[in-house]
Parts: sequence; structure tokens; C-alpha cells
Amino acid sequence: MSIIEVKGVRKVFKKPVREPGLIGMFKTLFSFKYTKVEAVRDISFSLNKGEIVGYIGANGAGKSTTIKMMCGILTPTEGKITIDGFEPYNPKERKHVLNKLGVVFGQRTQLWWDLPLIESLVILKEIYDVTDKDYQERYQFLTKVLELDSFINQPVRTLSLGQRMRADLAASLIHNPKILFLDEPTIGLDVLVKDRMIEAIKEINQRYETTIVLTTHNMEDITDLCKRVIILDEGAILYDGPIKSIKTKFGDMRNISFLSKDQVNLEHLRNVLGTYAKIDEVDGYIHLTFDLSMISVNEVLKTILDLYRIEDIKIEENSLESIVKKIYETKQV
Ligand SMILES: Nc1ncnc2c1ncn2[C@@H]1O[C@H](COP(=O)(O)OP(=O)(O)OP(=O)(O)O)[C@@H](O)[C@H]1O
Repeated sequence: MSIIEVKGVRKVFKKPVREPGLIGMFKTLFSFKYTKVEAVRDISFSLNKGEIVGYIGANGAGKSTTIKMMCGILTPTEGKITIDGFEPYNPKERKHVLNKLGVVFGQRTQLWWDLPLIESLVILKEIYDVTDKDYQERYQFLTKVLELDSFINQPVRTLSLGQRMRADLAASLIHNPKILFLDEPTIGLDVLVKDRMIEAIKEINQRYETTIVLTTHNMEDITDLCKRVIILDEGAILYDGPIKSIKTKFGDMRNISFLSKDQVNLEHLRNVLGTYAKIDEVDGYIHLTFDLSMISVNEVLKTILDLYRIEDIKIEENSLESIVKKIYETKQV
């Protein structure tokens, strides 16, 4: 059953036309001239309970605008959004939506800066009217999966970035929201803390069946967490479906990079493999990119090993990162 419904949503911003210079700045203040920015154009999708979806797109694609409309901070110019049946931006329905949402913005904290983390959690318990029993259960679970114990009594301003992000995630979940919006939840985190964060998000999703909308430019997070991805471009949806299918659509590509003890004659290698593989040389390493439907890894390896004595070799799948880069460039899936 779908918990979020977005139907034919459009958002147009009016921006005052600014004239150059200081006088222009004053004129702008009293001017009635506007241009229109269509941040979101006719988008529709629905999310089921417990789904984790990656909501991605280049800078300015319209991600934040959609999330703000789903949270009720902005009202769509056209179309309709429902969260568990209620419109978040409708003043009469808003109160039914707020306690269903949790939000984490990687760049900003929502915690009280000077208070110890534990105090913030208690305040949130009161604000959201969480029962003692529920609070205890969530507190135990969240302190464990997010490893909050060692800094729970410290004021938030003294926390490291990794600690603060975990604290923010815990705070957004104290009222057990049905939906969690995560905006760049791992930005700036070291590999270990990032992995902990990803694992915690998975555990939270499994335990509480939380529906998660993840906005990020980090494709590793998307691959680690999401089966489904929605790709936005200039306010419209370019792709909505399983990550697996984009990979198939773009060809099942592999990259082989190798360092040879022998001189590699690129012309010769191109003559042997050229129609099947793209061949480049960077810093002494030869990089081959090829489509598995054209030639197998085995065949490519055999060719290389027959021709050269190999010092180092690496085989990689084409990353989601490179696929998405191509989609942003070509604006096509
Ligand atoms: N309040 C506003 N007034 C005018 N234009 C706006 C406003 N908010 C967003 N926009 C414009 O709408 C478009 C979409 O912006 P949005 O912030 O939704 O993009 P985004 O996909 O979240 O980008 P990023 O990855 O950079 O955060 C941009 O062109 C932006 O300049």
C-alpha cells in the first residue's frame, strides 16, 4: 500500500527581476517585475510502506523543492501530494502529517546546540508526546545501532561531525516517524562512520518498516541502501525504477585496468580488441571498457595475458556513478 502519493505536481517560483548596481538593488525592492522558475514540472510517483528510494538529480534538478512540498514547507502550484492520506501543506491536515515525518539534513543540525544530546532527545519525546514505554524502547535501540553512549551527555556543539550526524538521525526517529527524509546523511563522514550510518539506516528500516527517501550525490549510498531510484532532471522525472534495470539498459559494462611489464602497443591492442573495447592509457595503466554482451571477461583476459606479462590487474563493474553521470550528460535513460 502506498504511503506517499505525488500526482501531477508542479512548482513554479516567482523571482523578482534584479537590475544591476546599487540603484538596481533598491529598484528591485519596489519592483513588480518577476520571472518564473519552474523548479518541478508535472511529476508523479508513489512510495510503498517500508520502501527505501534514492531521489537523485544534478544540482538544481528540483529535489529539495519536492522534499519541501512533501514536508509541507512549500505548496505545489499544481497537483497533489498525500502522506498517509493527508495533504502536508494543507493547514487543516498538516497536524496529521507532522508526527509521521522525520527529517535529517546532513548540512544542518536540528538539535539544540548548547544542550547535551540526551536532553534534546527528552525534549523531543515531550514535543511529540511519546509514551515512556515507546521512548525507552527506541532509546535503547537507537543508542545501540548508532553507538551514542560515549557522547550522549555532551552538548551538541562539542560533537564531531560523525557523532552529530548520528545524533541527528536518532533525534529524527524518537517519535517513530513512518517516513524519513534523509538529505546527504553521510556527507563528510569517514569510511567507518559512514558504514555504521548506512548499517543503522538499514536496521531502522527493517525494524520499524520506515519508508525512506534518500537524497544524495553519493552513488555508493544509493547502491548500498536502495533498490529503487528516481532520477530527476530539470524538474522532471527521467527514470523511476530498479537500479538493476538502469544498469542493464546502459549495457552490462566491465572495466579492466592493467599494468604491463612489456611495452604496450596501443595500436596493436586496438586492432585486436578495438571493436569490442574502449582503450585508454593513464599513468602507465591501460584501461579497457567493454560490454559483456559483446565480449566476455575471459576472452579479454586471455587476449591480454597472451600478449603481455602482467604486473597488476583490476576488474571492475561499471559503477552507478558513471552511469548516472552519463544520464545527467545525455539527459536520457
Ligand atoms: N525559493 C526559491 N525561489 C526561486 N527559485 C528557487 C527557490 N527554491 C529553489 N529554486 C530554484 O528551483 C530549482 C530547483 O532547486 P532545488 O533546490 O529543488 O534543486 P536540488 O535538486 O535540490 O539541487 P541541489 O542538489 O543543488 O540541492 C533551481 O533552479 C533553484 O534555483
